[in-house]
Amino acid sequence: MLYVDQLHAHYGDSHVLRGVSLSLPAGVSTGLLGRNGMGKTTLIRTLMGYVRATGGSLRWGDREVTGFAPERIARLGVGYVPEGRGIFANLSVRENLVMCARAGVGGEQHWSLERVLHTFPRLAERLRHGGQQLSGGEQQMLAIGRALMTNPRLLILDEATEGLAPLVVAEIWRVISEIRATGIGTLIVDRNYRAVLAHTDRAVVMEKGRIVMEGASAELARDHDGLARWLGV
Ligand SMILES: Nc1ncnc2c1ncn2[C@@H]1O[C@H](COP(=O)(O)OP(=O)(O)OP(=O)(O)O)[C@@H](O)[C@H]1O
Repeated sequence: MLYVDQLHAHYGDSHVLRGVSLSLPAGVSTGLLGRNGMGKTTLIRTLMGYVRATGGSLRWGDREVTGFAPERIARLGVGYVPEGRGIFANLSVRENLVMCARAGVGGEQHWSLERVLHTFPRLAERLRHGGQQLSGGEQQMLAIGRALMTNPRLLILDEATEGLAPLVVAEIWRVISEIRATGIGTLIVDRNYRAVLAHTDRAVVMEKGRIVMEGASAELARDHDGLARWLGV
């Protein structure tokens, strides 16, 4: 589905992505691990078109999509839940969900408002609440629900559990499992590497803008030396 070949990105003189190659095939769940500041969010923002690639290419199926603006990337069928959530605080839960609704690229309408509310019962209870009245966990659920309303083929989650209470974190992982089971491909960044490896098919580890480890998540979970070396765990 989305193929990244030798991607480079800079912030001014700072060379942050240094030749990242990554395949995100349809229906596959991929974990993206790495210590703070290694370039995970920058990789995601470059895939989404928010950061300009200074080298390398992006391909969606057979189509070259390097340099596409975020709106065009989203319309290919990529849902993005950014770090910090980014919901509309002045709109109600319902409005946040409905304003993003659209059929998938192939006309799929799997994720209706009803289905999203079924997946997130807490949102169903707070449909008329404003975004600013929600707890952190509810805001995160709303951000994920909103991305699902676009019927994506690939869903990118950046630090979806950050700062949330353990019960809410468990709820978010439950939903991630449910999304995975529907066959949507995912790219997941989370500080809890164990949870990432338990909820993904494959994973990659970034170090200073490069991928230094990759493989089946179950195998990476057993590679204690590699994890100690690259994640410091
Ligand atoms: N807007 C920016 N301008 C300049 N430098 C930036 C910017 N955003 C990130 N950086 C730098 O780029 C590098 C990679 O940051 P990035 O946020 O991609 O890492 P990360 O792996 O996602 O880390 P974290 O888990 O802390 O978010 C870091 O050195 C960071 O300081």
